[in-house]
Amino acid sequence: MKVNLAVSCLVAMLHRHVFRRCFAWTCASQVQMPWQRTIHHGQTSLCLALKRQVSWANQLTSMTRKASRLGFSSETIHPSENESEASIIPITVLSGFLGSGKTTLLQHMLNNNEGLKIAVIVNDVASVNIDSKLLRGQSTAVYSDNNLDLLEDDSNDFSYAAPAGIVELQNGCACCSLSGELLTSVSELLTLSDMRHDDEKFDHIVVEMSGVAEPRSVRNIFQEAIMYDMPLMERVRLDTLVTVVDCSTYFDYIKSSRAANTEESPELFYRDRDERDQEKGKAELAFWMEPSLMLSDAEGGVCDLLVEQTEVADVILLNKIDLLDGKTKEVKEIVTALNPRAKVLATSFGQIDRLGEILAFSKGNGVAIDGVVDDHKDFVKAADTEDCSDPRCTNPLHNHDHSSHSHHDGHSRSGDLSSDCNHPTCDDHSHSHSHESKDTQSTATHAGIGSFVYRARRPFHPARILSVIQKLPIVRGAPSEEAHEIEMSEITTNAFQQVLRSKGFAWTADSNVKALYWSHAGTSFEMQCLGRWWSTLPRNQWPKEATEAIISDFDDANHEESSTSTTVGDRRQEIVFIGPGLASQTMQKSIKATLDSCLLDGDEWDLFCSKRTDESSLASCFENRIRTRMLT
Ligand SMILES: Nc1nc2c(ncn2[C@@H]2O[C@H](COP(=O)(O)OP(=O)(O)OP(=O)(O)O)[C@@H](O)[C@H]2O)c(=O)[nH]1
Repeated sequence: MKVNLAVSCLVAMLHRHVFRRCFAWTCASQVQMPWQRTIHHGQTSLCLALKRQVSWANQLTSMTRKASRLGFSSETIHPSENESEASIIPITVLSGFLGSGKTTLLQHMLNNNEGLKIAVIVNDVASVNIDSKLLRGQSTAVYSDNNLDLLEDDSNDFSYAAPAGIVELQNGCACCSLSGELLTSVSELLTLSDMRHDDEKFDHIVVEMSGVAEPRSVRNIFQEAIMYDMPLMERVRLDTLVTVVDCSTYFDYIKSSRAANTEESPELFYRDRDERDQEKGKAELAFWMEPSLMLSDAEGGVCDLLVEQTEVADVILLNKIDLLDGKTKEVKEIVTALNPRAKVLATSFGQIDRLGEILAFSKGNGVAIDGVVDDHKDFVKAADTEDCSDPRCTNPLHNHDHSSHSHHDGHSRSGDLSSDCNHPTCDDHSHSHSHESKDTQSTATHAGIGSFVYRARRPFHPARILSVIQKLPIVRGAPSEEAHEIEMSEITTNAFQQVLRSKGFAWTADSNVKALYWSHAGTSFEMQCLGRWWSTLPRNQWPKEATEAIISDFDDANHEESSTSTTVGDRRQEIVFIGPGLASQTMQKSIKATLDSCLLDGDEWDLFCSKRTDESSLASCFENRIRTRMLT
């Protein structure tokens, strides 16, 4: 077996450099692919996202569930090909902030491999890949350029199980500077697997990302590989995204205002002072240390990264529970509010019960095939189905089962505040029912994390909405100069300060065309431009398969873009707010009322309508100082 492996490795090594060159060339030649030109020419990236969905739908049989949600007809999906499906190697990506316990989890998985052949790719942003060394130290079956000597080394007394194969990606982040290398590494492992006997082939590939990696970018890498018909993607599938959370620091980091860079937070990047001093001298590190390369924008913070890692995951491991004094439920509450789709497991030292809780968990139906629009739709759906305590509410989407006493106003999901009930019809005498005072008291008394969706079909006045954005607990991303002040009560100001995460579609009056995406996480705010509203494009330019999904966002399915139209199509405010106490109707109402006051009033709307076909007029009438970034 060892001889086999050695031969495999040698051949794979020969392929390695050739393949890398070919792949680099392929990537370079794709820089000007038509879809990218489309974006440059003002088309919509939302359109791109949905085009991708169509492309994926035709290539991935497992997309049926998501595809139907997006309006794809079943005819557009090829029937499942079981034989080829069986030979596809599922990939699990482990993300999680620096030091959260990814390597520890991986070690646990290798030690308890249940007979599965697990190959691993380990990414470390530092020039020395410590994690791979840790894993490599357990293995005689190591594949690496400079460690072939280990292959025949019988003298190692290893107390751990070995990864079936290992490739290291170091000195950069696999989601950005080493993105090309990631697929190359997968391909190398595949070559290695192909050269093995049937019973030695890899069953799974696990990628341990660096602590500063953004899972959304990793997902994009694989989705683009599918879009470009890379043959590799017929053999592997990005299946499950796992995020490891360090429970003991999560609260502090998510509320922290610090940036994720080596200057402001050196302790996040270096294990000790020596390492920091050593790395500092190396010129090449300046490349990955650039915050703009590590995060999607130069203004990114630790909280953005943590929120993204939490949101884009099928499984979230609440690790290091041994360091918490029974506060696991609070962390779970916040994590569940940020990602209602994920399965949440509590672990200590990454000790999961079964590998099936992580490996191939999503069976091709997880967040790996989603895009930013799907992410948003899932959140809106989750917020819409929140348990509702309003006795007059007739929204059929809401859960009105008071008997569960789970999430409704005044009840903490953690159960810590189970005696504080402000449900007006509750007759449980064990509950405190000082309803009036509860909502008007400090919001800090509401430990429960709540979420709700703000919706409107009129544009925001840019100056007024800026003054509201400035009330969020943010320190970066919005202009700090004084905006038009709007009146706000103390309760409302407090309510905005409680918002931990807000995101969704936004429409500002400086444009009748631009579809904006509002994204606030912890202390950072960003407004991104998704592209055009679908309404602005003739229907024959819409992807046919996505028509139903697009129309579902219209205020009127028969909307026309005429100057006399009273409907607005898919232009809308659809923003999800998440934060402690936001299950409270009072909190929600005060936020809603304030946002309503930022919408154009009657006269402003008339002015907007008179100029709506002239973008430059709108931009000068309704000056917008909120910087927007093109979402690519
Ligand atoms: N107390 C405690 N310590 C843990 C737990 N899991 C991991 N650790 C420790 O936390 C430290 C970091 O763990 P790693 O597994 O290296 O974390 P990582 O996410 O791979 O770190 P990076 O590669 O730097 O991002 C190590 O000292 C682990 O022993 C846990 O559940 N409880």
